[in-house]
Amino acid sequence: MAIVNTSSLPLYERISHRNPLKNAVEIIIFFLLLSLLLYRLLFLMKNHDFTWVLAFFCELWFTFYWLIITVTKWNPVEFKTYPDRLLQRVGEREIDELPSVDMFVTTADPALEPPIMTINTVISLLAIDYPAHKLACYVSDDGCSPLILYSLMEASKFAKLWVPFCKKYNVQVRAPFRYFSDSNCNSTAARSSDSDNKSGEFLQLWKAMKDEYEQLCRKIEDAADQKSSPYHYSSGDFAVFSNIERTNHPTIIKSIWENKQGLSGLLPHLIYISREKRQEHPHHYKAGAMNVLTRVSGVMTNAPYMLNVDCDMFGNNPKLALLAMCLFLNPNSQKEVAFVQFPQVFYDGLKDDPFGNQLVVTFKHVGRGLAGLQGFLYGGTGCFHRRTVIYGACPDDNEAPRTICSTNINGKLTNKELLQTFGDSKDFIETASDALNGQASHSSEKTSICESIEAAYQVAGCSYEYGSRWGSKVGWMYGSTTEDILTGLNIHKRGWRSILCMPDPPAFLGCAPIGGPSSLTQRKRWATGLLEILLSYNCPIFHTLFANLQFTQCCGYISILSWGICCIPELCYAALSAYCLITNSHFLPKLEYLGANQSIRAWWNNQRMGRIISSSAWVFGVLGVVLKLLGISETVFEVTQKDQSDGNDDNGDAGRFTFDESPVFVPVTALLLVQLTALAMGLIGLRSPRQARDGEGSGPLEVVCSVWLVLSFWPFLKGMFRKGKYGFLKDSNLPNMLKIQIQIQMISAEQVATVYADLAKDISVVEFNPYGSLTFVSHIDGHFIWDVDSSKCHPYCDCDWEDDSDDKCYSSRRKKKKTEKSQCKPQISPRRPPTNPSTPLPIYRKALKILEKEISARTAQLCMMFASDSQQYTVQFPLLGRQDHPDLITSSKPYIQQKEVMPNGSRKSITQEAKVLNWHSLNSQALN
Ligand SMILES: O=c1ccn([C@@H]2O[C@H](COP(=O)(O)OP(=O)(O)O[C@H]3O[C@H](CO)[C@@H](O)[C@H](O)[C@H]3O)[C@@H](O)[C@H]2O)c(=O)[nH]1
Ligand SMILES: [Mn+2]
Repeated sequence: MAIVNTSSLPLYERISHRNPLKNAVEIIIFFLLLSLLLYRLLFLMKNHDFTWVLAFFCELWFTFYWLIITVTKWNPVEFKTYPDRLLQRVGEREIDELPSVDMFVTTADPALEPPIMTINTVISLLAIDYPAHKLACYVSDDGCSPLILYSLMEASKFAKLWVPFCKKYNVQVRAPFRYFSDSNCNSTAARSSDSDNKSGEFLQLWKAMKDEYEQLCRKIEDAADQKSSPYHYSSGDFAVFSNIERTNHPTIIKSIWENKQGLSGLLPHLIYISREKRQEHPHHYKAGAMNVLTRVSGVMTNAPYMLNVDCDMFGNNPKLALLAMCLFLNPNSQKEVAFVQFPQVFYDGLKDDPFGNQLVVTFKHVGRGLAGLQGFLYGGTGCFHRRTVIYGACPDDNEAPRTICSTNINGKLTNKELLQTFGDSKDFIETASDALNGQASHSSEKTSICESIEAAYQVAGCSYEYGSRWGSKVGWMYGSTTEDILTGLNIHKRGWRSILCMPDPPAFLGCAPIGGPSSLTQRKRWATGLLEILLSYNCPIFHTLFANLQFTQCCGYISILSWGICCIPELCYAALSAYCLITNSHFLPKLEYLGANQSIRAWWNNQRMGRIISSSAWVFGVLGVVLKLLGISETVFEVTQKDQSDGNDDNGDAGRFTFDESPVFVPVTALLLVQLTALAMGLIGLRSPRQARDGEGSGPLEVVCSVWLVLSFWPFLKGMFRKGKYGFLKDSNLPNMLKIQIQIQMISAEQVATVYADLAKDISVVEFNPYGSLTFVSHIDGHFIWDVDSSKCHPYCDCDWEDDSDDKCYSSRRKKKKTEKSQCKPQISPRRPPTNPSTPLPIYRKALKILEKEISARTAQLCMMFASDSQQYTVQFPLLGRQDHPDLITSSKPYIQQKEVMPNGSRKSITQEAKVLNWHSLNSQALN
């Protein structure tokens, strides 16, 4: 084509998004997957466990599937187009050089596909930025609905106003329903009124257009209501619709508008087609409709390019045809590019894609990956095809005819061959061989639509395809409910390439099914259609072996064609975990820690220490060696301090992290502060502008890493608020943290007190001690200890439990009981001393029941907290005495007793008052 050579600038650029780092990671993942499979095999050699065999086959499939997708995505590519360069080349005078395009819209059911949607699609196509006399729009109506015809007739009247309006004001969204929808009108109005002098006139016209469109909608709504039908079957255009059934009717073709003068400023041709349908003839759904459209357009306008759009996708970017032409009209593309596919993008998509049908990521990653191979798959809508390719031509027909194509379809076919291939229409064969010879018409002036109507009726008949190669070698392929993939595969197998064009704004916008059922129905149809292809002689593997489908492209096809098959391994794998849980078996390897009879907590502690050690001790280790190598200092053997444990060190102190002034703690603390700062900055949005070279900011995974580190460094974080050896703060009275905790505990102690208020008659003293027991006194029965761990009650004894653990005290007390009775006597002699400590006295049984329920958890918490501190704190609660025993009331306020071990081994006791909310009122309540 002349225009191609006039300028040196390319019309499009192929941008590779290949990322070697990502590829390297994928290779690693591949080896990990292989090692998992190997692990299974090795296990299976020893043990022929059924679950493991099943798991092996499922994982084999997952690995295979992962592999073919990874191969497909290996080298992503994007195509950037320059429509302005194309327009520059074409220039005003040479505008006739642009090839003509036949646009097809399919609709099948006026109830499921509202006519207003179809006409919006049609109107948006009629209004694209392309010379109108190079366009023709064919609408196929498989529903054979007079309503669609009527709507189209009305739409064409509206379009005569709308198209000039759009072109004059360079409206961006040319589907009127979208343009006038609330979300759009303001912005478009504002954008178009940039030219101030025009704004008044624009607004006036805008209002007029809106009125017109609303009228159009109303007319169609009224027409849909059959009682007030505006068309009469008895006469005129609609007479043919009288007494017809949807599945049994002759062909109906109406030329709604013909651009007779062939002027670039008028509307493109608009033709309505409802192909013949008879019950005994298969109509092949959309593929059948597309083939009729191909033939009818062949005899009428025979444009070298064909655009096909579903009725639910409107043209959203007025430059869409120019974009496609950029890709077709490059010198290389002439030989290679069979079709240009625009991605399916959906308008008003629900937030966060609840039905997973917006396919954004699929198009971005798998789409670009395929684009780097033979090209993206044909998606059935939003696609420009070369007519010759649809007619079965091969990419190198011009140079070496009859080499690859099994069909051998090119301009050199004999008349007989043409008849056998394309069917029995002289007119069509003529136009087809014109097209194959590269003489497809460049404008519509040659033939008039009306003159070719008779031929059109012939090729739209339902028996026309018998004895021809429509659906098997030429046109849209039959035999799958996903005719688009099958047709595209048939094109790729001949060695053609295709291009995925992803402009901004998107070329087409469609509506995705909303709701579960329609979404799943669509997926079911796709899975069926794709599997039909995979399991037929059209399987891409054969095309790679015996035709020109590239191996990597074949992987891409298989990954999509086997969507349905994935259900088998997925269902099996989904059943495995449940099966194993129920039968108490396993199909996954035991985690190392659990395998070694260690707890999950042990795993966490070890991983946490791993992080801490590597950012503290190892840093200094490396530093020491570096200093030694540099000859600055010598390494020293630091003797590990032996922390003496008395064997029953059960008070929780053992697990606590202790600190000192050593610099070894500095790096972790610094790292922790940095992480905290980063997280805080992320939280309050104080981050710097995007840094990475690919222009992407930080994501949730970075946050996860930071949080993970903060959790690992948790002891340090706690240490920052603690005093003494458990923290970085200077030791003083009570640590703040502890104060807070005590207050919290006190509040729960109020509840204890409430319980006691009920029991006040019998029990007077409650005392928590740091070894996990609760002491209380009854003036009836004496002084008893309730042991939280064993939930048992036993008499309180005199022995010094502060020096020893409770258990030890208890056992030693029992021992002592036999030997030195005087060492272990109840503080207050009980009236009924329990003979067997495990059978509590009735009153304590009652108290215990309530206590266990009410406070066991809290008591445990309290004791744990205290026991985990080297210093001992004892919280004393005031005695809740009765009026008849006033001597038992020793204090009205709770206090904390802090016992500290002095360097010389002696103990110092500090007593502090504890603040308690409402303690007094509670106390007095209890007393009353
Ligand atoms: O007998 C039929 C059936 C359907 N159609 C048309 O085919 C198009 C697609 O049908 P739709 O129900 O919208 O299917 P989707 O699942 O949304 O379509 C996707 O998947 C199909 C293949 O399964 C492709 O053909 C479509 O282009 C692609 O958008 C619509 O315009 C229909 O009017 C017909 O013309 N005749
Ligand atoms: Mn659809």
